[in-house]
Amino acid sequence: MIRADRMAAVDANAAALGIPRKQLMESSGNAVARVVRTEVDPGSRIVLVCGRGNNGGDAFVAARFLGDYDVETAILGRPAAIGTDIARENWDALQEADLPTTTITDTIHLDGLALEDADCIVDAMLGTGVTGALREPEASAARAINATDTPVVSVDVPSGVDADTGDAAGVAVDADHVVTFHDSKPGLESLDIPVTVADIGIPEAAELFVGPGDLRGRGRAAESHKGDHGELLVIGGGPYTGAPALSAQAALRAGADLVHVACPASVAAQIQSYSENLIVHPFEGDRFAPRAVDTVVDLAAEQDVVICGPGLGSHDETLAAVESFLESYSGRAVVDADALSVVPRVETDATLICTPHQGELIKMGGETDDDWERRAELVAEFAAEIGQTLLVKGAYDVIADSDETRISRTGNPGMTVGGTGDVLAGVVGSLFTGREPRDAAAVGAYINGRAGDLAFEEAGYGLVATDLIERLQEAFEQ
Ligand SMILES: NC(=O)C1=CN([C@@H]2O[C@H](COP(=O)(O)OP(=O)(O)OC[C@H]3O[C@@H](n4cnc5c(N)ncnc54)[C@H](O)[C@@H]3O)[C@@H](O)[C@H]2O)[C@H](O)CC1
Ligand SMILES: [K+]
Repeated sequence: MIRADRMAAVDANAAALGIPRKQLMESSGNAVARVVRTEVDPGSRIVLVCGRGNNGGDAFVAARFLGDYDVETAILGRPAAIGTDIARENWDALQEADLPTTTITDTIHLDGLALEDADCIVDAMLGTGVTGALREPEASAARAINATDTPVVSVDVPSGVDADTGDAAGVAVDADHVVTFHDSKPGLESLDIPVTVADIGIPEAAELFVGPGDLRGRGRAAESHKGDHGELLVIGGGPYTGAPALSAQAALRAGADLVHVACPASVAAQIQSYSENLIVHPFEGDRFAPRAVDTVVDLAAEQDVVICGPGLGSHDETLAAVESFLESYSGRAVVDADALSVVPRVETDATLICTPHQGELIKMGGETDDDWERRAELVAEFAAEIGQTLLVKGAYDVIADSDETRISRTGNPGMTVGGTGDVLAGVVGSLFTGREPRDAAAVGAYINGRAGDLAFEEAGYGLVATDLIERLQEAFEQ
């Protein structure tokens, strides 16, 4: 089962793996033709009613695989309005091949298709690209199709139906059979008609490995204003001061609008000295301790996401403070470094992303393995056990929650230098302000690794954590 936005991401990941969309369309069209063959015999009259997007494109391909049928390919609207290059190329191929096509620019031309005399209709007007109720001429075409008792094969989803919900905002095609691609769609389950799920050659890697498709949805809304792209609080510092500053600066570079740092008064000036962009909130003492928890809980309540851990150290009273904080906090938090050991034993309503390296995973009570596939299984089991999202750093980063697992393959051995984990926590925290936990962790791992790869290109094994921060924006652009 796959939702439309995830399908689009997988589609883009497949392209990045070297399987271009046009190849996927060829496989989709072939699958449509195969289903038509199960419905009607060669020589039968098939009318393909096509839209101007890739759903129509699938049918332009199918027409080439039905040469032994009497096929008519009808496009609704002007071919010049075809919206994608791969659909247009397949339309053009039909013209070059002198295969019969018709252009329907007005609903009165629909009668000319004699749909009631066809032996099979292929509904390729709209698939996952539908927005709202069908407009003209698709609405009239849907009614004309429904008015016949000709068998209808719908491409990907009956036109007018929302692939995720199965609902239709307006008129929708009554399909007798749906051919959908790669995986079933949630909205198809509720329709009581046969659904063929066609494999179109998208490898599992396009879903398992984080890729460019996973970066979608990061666009900034034009009317956004300060604070729309996330406010975060880093709870860190004490024995160490670099770590919280790295996490905070990374969060800013990854797109957060405002980043606060709650830290012991003893290191506040030092942390502020790293960047004037950090809003530092000192609490008394030289380490995070239970007496500072109430102040920090109040600060955290005003933020979208908390990053708890960088540089806190592992003193007993600090871990007690972390435990007490998590017991009182019910928002979103990234937990990193020494604070991680608290997570398996704390009762919390917070939604956590834990970012251990493999040693910290063991300290948390988890298990690891050098073989990444075995490690992925172990991490998924532990994530389900603790009921939180895990991002376990390694040559292959493993991201898992109780539902799904992702692997990020970016990054390089130069990144074992100190501080890259703090940068990762900041990147994940920034993404967590606008994404679900697994997605924030997967994209964060991917981007951090890409920044590390860009840094490695220039500095080799001499790369340092701040090199990653400087390359985060470029890493998003890749
Ligand atoms: N994702 C994959 O792996 C593959 C998907 N394939 C096929 O591609 C379509 C999705 O194509 P897309 O171009 O994104 O959108 P559509 O063709 O579904 O529709 C866009 C088209 O429709 C117009 N439109 C939108 N809403 C309405 C409306 N309410 N009324 C009228 N017209 C509307 C819009 O203007 C565009 O022109 C997917 O379903 C698959 O069939 C690939 O071919 C194979 C791999
Ligand atoms: K369709």
